[in-house]
Amino acid sequence: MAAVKTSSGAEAGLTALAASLRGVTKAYDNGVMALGPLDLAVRKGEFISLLGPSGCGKSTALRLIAELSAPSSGTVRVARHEGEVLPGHGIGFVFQEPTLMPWTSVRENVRLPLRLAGVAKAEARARADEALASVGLADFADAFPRELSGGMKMRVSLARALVTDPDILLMDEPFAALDEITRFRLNNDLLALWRALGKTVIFVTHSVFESVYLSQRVVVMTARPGRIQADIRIETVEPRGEEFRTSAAYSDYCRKVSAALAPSYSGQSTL
Ligand SMILES: Nc1ncnc2c1ncn2[C@@H]1O[C@H](COP(=O)(O)OP(=O)(O)OP(=O)(O)O)[C@@H](O)[C@H]1O
Repeated sequence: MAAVKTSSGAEAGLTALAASLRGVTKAYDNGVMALGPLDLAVRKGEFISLLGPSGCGKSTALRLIAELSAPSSGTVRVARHEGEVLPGHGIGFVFQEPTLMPWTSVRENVRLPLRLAGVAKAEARARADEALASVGLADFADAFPRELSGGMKMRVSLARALVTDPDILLMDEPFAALDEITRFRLNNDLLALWRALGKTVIFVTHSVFESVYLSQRVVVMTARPGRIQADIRIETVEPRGEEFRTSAAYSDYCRKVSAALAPSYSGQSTL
């Protein structure tokens, strides 16, 4: 029987936790055992990456946290902020594809979650503009998606996720389709936003280098059904920048994370 339980942080004993998964498994209707058992606790304000081989259940884990899907067993708890009533309200989701509506402006794309939540038009417009400014697109509110580069479209997608002021930002390989220079730039901008806004970020990536650069913790998952292979804390001077990316400490962490990932691709394939 599926068991999704959500409650206020205090009630759930999650004062310092943004999300916790205990003994969580997920089997899909077609019999695929995608995940678990998985135990994961994410502290408020933390930036963690989930890293693992294709098909190990990373997106499934995000969908469970976002309550878009229910676990087959175990419990998923997400701390709620005061006054929050709707499931998923405190969560922003950024997907690999920006999935923007091509027929309307950037501002209208960002305003969409507020429209769906019934926020008055003038307030929604002001909040959409504020979110666009936070991702460096203040001058593009009236542009159409076709006028933007891939990196700019991803910024719009990020603004749309931030516009509801969520506590937790779930990011599913958001920069995977971008060229490396754009990706580095967005990495830096995302870190600056994370520092400024204090959100909890759970970031899915296939890139060892990206996970180490961005995260306070890299959670390496096994091949399907995904479990935790290693939970590696990245300790370095903050704020991070190019100095970290080119440092010996960065290389050491990348080596450590790669070593933890090795069993998932050196064994028999489960794809
Ligand atoms: N709706 C679904 N119905 C059936 N099987 C599914 C469904 N969604 C995912 N799966 C299967 O569950 C497993 C885990 O999928 P998931 O997308 O969570 O993995 P992932 O680690 O995010 O993969 P990738 O890194 O390739 O995006 C895969 O074998 C996938 O085929």
